[in-house]
Amino acid sequence: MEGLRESSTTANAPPLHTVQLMRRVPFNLVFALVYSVAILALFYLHARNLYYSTSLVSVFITLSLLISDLALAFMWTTAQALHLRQVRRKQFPENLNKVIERNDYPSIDVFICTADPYKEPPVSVVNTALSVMAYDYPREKLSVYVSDDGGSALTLFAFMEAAKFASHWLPFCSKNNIKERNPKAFFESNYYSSPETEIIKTMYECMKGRVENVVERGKVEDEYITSDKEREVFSKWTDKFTRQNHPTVIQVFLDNSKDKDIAGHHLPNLVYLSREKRKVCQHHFKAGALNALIRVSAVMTNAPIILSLDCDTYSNDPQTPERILCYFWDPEVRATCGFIQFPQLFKGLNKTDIYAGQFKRLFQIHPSGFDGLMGGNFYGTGGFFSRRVFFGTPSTMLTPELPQLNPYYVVNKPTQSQEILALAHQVAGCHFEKDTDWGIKKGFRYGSLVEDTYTSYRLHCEGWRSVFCNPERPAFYGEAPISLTDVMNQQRRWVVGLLEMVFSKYSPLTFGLRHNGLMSHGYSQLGFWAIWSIPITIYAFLPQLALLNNLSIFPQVKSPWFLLYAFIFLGAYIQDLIDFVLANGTVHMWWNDQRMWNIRGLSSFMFGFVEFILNSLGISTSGFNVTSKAVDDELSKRYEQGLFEFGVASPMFVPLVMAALMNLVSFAWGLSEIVKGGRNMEGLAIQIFLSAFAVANSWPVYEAMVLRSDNGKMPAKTCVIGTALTWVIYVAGSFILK
Ligand SMILES: O=c1ccn([C@@H]2O[C@H](COP(=O)(O)OP(=O)(O)O[C@H]3O[C@H](CO)[C@@H](O)[C@H](O)[C@H]3O)[C@@H](O)[C@H]2O)c(=O)[nH]1
Ligand SMILES: [Mn+2]
Repeated sequence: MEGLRESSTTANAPPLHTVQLMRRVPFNLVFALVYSVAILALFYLHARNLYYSTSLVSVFITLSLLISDLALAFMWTTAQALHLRQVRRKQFPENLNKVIERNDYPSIDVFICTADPYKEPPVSVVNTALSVMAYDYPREKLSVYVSDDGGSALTLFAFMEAAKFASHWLPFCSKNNIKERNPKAFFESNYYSSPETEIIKTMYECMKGRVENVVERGKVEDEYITSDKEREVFSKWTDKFTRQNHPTVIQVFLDNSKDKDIAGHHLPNLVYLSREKRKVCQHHFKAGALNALIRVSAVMTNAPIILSLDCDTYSNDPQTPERILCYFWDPEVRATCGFIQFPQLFKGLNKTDIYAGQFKRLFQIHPSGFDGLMGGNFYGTGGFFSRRVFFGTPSTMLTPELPQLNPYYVVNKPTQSQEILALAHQVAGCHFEKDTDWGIKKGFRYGSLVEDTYTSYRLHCEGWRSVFCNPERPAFYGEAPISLTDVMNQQRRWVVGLLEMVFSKYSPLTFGLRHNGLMSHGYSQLGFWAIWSIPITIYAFLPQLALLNNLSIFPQVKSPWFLLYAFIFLGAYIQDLIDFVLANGTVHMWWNDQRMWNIRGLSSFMFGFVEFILNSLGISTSGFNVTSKAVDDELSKRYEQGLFEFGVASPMFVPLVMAALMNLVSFAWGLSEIVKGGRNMEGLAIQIFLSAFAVANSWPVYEAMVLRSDNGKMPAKTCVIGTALTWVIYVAGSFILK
């Protein structure tokens, strides 16, 4: 099969990796064919209804259903591209020693981004850093760069402490062959307790206490500073230093050429960077931070491999770098492989994952579909890049502004030499990118709030391939938001970013199609998430309003068209369920997942859609609103119990209240008609079913509106506004539909 290599490397060497088409692919194909016939039949029905429409009302209703079904059909079609060549990969790191000596391993630069010490507690960022610093990899080949867009002395202090703790933690991990190298995760696990472990634990607790204390007080008090050298580090935080306006701060906390751990082994480099920020300069959020990291790391270490991590994504497997070498060490793969992405997996989700925070389709199911085409896309964190990918297409390399930024340049001066530090400051400066093609053709691409998806899309268009690597032991774990407001704000940001991608001049519908048809379908499936809000909203209100006015808008139960509707609905839902369960999901999680799909459609997708339109008209602008990773005990408790967290009034809750009420009323009305033996029951069956389905989905909303008294209940204001608006559309609907 073209494009799919059965195995790798030279003929006699043992394989480093394999790839296989999944067994379900032929079934997917057959089902897709049958289903497309059903979709065509449905459009025939709509066209016929439109043609025979006799009144304005029926034209309006048919058109609404037609538009909804067009949106659904479009999303279904694009999704098929991701069902056609789903693959499963395996790696054999155990064969690595037959083709490469440990001494010859390539260097790796790890990037960790953080942006706000209050939303992203520095202790957690430190834990993430420690987990990768402790990789089973030659330490002198490992560098960890932390980018702090919050420009916070608190975060800097945390890393000063981390550097000291690392010299105990790293040898402890390797000596005891520990798998959980994030200290927090380790001490929360079922570890074997020994005097040594208890000492390390006390050290960890001490470090954590100091960092938390500093964060709580909001400043680094003198008592925490132990030397003049340390004091000097903080001297940059003058009164004029603010988050949006400050010079570059670069601090090398550990230097792998000099610093040793308590067992006398090398420690990896640990570098803190807060790039220059000026109000007059655009900083491009995370994409800008990553590009600054690419340049600063180039000047200091220039490793050919880069791992990009969010501050909450810690390593769960110390062997991960060796696993990716199975690809990067394969010459055939290396020539065109731009990056290797691991799935985003999360710790701390509740039992049934009420907010569908796993995003199984996005992070686990679809990537294997992309992977059979050109490769999984980048998800912002847990991606290993070849440095070369940021400098042009596989065949033509773009020359950087300075020779030292060239991905093949060999750094020949010590990291902390004057010259290197001066150059690092220069490339981290906010004017450096002016009149260059950083963000346009080089590095992470600007112009979309989902810099990850957008960048990988552009790289795939350039001809780079990638790999989706999904080993049995998860390589990384991250955190998902646990309050509904956070969930929705995150989703809204994503939708705005995705729309920025699909309406750019590089849209997958135009530019993308010319470069790679099937991949572009996949990217459109992702990029057009927002349009789901159209059918979801129409199906949440229109059939119900019609039902309340005794107006049948779907086929009668006895009509053959009824079967078509049943097939389309059940077919989509059952296929989705099967995909979900095959990806290690449970039925209950799946139910919550489809509920969240509806909730997002009614709310965050819709708000994102509107926000994007307002941005395009120049009425507003969107920023990268960082998701909070701080824990609130009360909130965590409610989340553990599986309760939805509404709490603070938000306009995004209003459509949920409206849909919940509208469907409750229409369902109740439908039931009472059934009891009374109404005449038109056969014609209204689908509408009554839809109402019942929405009522079942709205359970958490009713619960939050009437049954709960805790702080996470639905705010009274939202209930009142939602009820009033439901009443308004009911009256308006009755007026029109009568
Ligand atoms: O100006 C900024 C804003 C954010 N970040 C960092 O970006 C990361 C992701 O931010 P988060 O608030 O956690 O966003 P999520 O929506 O959870 O992140 C997902 O979506 C983002 C795109 O919207 C990707 O960048 C992320 O990698 C991906 O995990 C965090 O480490 C932040 O510190 C910055 O460095 N600078
Ligand atoms: Mn995140």
